Amino acid sequence: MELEVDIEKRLGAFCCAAAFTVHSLRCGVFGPSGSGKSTLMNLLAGLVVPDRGRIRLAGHTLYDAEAGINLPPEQRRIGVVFQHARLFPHMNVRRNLLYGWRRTDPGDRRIEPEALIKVLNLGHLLHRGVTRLSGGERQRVALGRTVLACPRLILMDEPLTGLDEELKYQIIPYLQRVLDQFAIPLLFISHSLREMRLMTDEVLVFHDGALQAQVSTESLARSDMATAGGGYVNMLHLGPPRQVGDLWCYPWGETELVLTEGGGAGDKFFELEARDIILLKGRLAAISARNLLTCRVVGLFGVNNRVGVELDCRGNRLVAQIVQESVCEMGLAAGGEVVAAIKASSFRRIV
Ligand SMILES: Nc1ncnc2c1ncn2[C@@H]1O[C@H](COP(=O)(O)OP(=O)(O)OP(=O)(O)O)[C@@H](O)[C@H]1O
Repeated sequence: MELEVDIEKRLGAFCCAAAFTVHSLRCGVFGPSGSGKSTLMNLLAGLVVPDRGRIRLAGHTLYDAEAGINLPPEQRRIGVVFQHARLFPHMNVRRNLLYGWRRTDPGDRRIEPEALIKVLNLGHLLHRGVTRLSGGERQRVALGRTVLACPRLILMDEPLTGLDEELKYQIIPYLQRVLDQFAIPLLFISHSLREMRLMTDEVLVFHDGALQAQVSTESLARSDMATAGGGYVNMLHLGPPRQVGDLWCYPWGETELVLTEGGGAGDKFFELEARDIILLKGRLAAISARNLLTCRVVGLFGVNNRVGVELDCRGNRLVAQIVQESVCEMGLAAGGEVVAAIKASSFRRIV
């Protein structure tokens, strides 16, 4: 996306001021409650008028105080997905989905309804009334309706908050597939670091109405985990596994990971705590850990009084967390080679 923002808005005692440019396709807006995330979204969507500044999206000026430009929400081509799916109750799934598409200029219709319906797995529900859908199905319809209006940008304001944990992580793969397949830029608001890591590459960090930092999601995760008690957590996106006895082998770049958890169709997301990775130099005669990965040390960084060791495992990244004493004893430094030993049971499935 190409989103250029330089705006200011005062709401009572609160002032939201932000100047930034976003190039990445998936950007997050992160910050504590009351930091101005929703205000920013309302300003971008045209629901609240800034006091000054300008907003440009994909080369189009949406707002420019000096030039007297202020496009109304319906002309901004920004789709908004809210926390609760706001569907038209008197229309069935198909009519809800096609609502925005029918109102979109035929020249701007980049997405075929049939392709999207397939990605969202809604084909069997098209004729059903939306009052007879589950929470997850309603969210998929709401997402589909927004996408079919072919927006230049989708804003999601805490779209997963309020869903139970299981439902939340069922929806994430659909969101990712839709955004990837149709290359739609996303601005994703959340105060969950885990959701940020699943959904974004870059993050705008807000505090007290002001933009505090614009950083990669990975560096946000590292700085957050450096101060939190638990330490660094690796997040792995793994493809369909094959079963070998009681264990499951997942392709992982040029190699495989062996896990105790498996089954079911589709891709899965797992968390692996960095402190559960043991680093070795040289081979042992035997070890119970099922994963022995030869890695190159990319770098070292501080995590909560421990050392994060960033590893390159044949093109895949992992972070192990060890104590400083081990770093010295093993002579760990960037460029060195180590073996990472991981138990098959150390991976925790989240999606
Ligand atoms: N119309 C308004 N008039 C006065 N103050 C407002 C108005 N709208 C929002 N605020 C204040 O602006 C601040 C930012 O609110 P906003 O909803 O943008 O925060 P947020 O980061 O989205 O919070 P949350 O994570 O809780 O949704 C809050 O202190 C809020 O009370």
